[in-house]
Amino acid sequence: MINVTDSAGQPPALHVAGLRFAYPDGREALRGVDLTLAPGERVALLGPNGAGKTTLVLHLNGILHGGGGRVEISGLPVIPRDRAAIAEIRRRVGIVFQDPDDQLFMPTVAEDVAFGPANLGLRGAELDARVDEALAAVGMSEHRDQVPHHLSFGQRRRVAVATVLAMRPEILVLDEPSSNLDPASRRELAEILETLPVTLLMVTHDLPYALELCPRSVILDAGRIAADGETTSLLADRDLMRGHRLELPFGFDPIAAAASRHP
Ligand SMILES: Nc1ncnc2c1ncn2[C@@H]1O[C@H](COP(=O)(O)OP(=O)(O)OP(=O)(O)O)[C@@H](O)[C@H]1O
Repeated sequence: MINVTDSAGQPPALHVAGLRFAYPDGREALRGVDLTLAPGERVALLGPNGAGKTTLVLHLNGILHGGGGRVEISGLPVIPRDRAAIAEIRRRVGIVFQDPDDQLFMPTVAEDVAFGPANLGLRGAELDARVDEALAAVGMSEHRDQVPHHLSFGQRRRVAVATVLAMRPEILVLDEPSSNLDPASRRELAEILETLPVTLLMVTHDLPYALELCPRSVILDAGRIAADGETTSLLADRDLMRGHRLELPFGFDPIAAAASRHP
């Protein structure tokens, strides 16, 4: 046990220490990553293609492991050989993958959202309440009996978020949540994500979206944390951004955008 706590004695929502990982072909994807998230924080994980972002995310619930270092979720170590611990970790860490169709496979929206909690043993009214709560959180209650694949892409992404929320995770990890969304769907999803009572880690190449949602950002490059700080300051540092192949949209001014959001 690492025993990292805040002043109130509460463990961090996420604590990663010295995490290393190489794929079987020998490619080193993580070279000693340290990252701590406080409960309720919203943090963007930025970095160029191939930086190791997905590899890091796949360590948070034990899908990848074995390279060295430690991961703890609210003080509980992620130990892949301990099946009971991994079941609890997978309940605590909900990952929404980039393609919603990877997470939707049941005949109706409600059945997709019920799938996870039903696997936890929930039944009847308790299960229905979970489904209602998760669909309401993403504004999709009226679509509960629809076939997921008849929904728009933006609606399918929201249902994918609901399938994870139905597990009442402590940490919600989102891989490129704004990709392929039109401006209205993008804004609606941001409004939903902002109100969720979870710790949020968002992997994104959409820097304005990171600024909109996440007060803090972390830049991962070549398997190492290259910067960790206030999103506005990181995005405003042109040399830092250029040095890690991160590009703001033409004419986008992070300081002005942050000021207009929080005047
Ligand atoms: N299954 C795999 N086998 C071998 N190497 C891999 C595998 N998956 C990823 N890698 C390599 O590990 C490194 C990190 O990849 P990863 O997918 O974690 O990066 P990423 O930051 O998520 O990139 P992107 O922004 O493109 O999604 C890259 O060099 C990649 O080529």
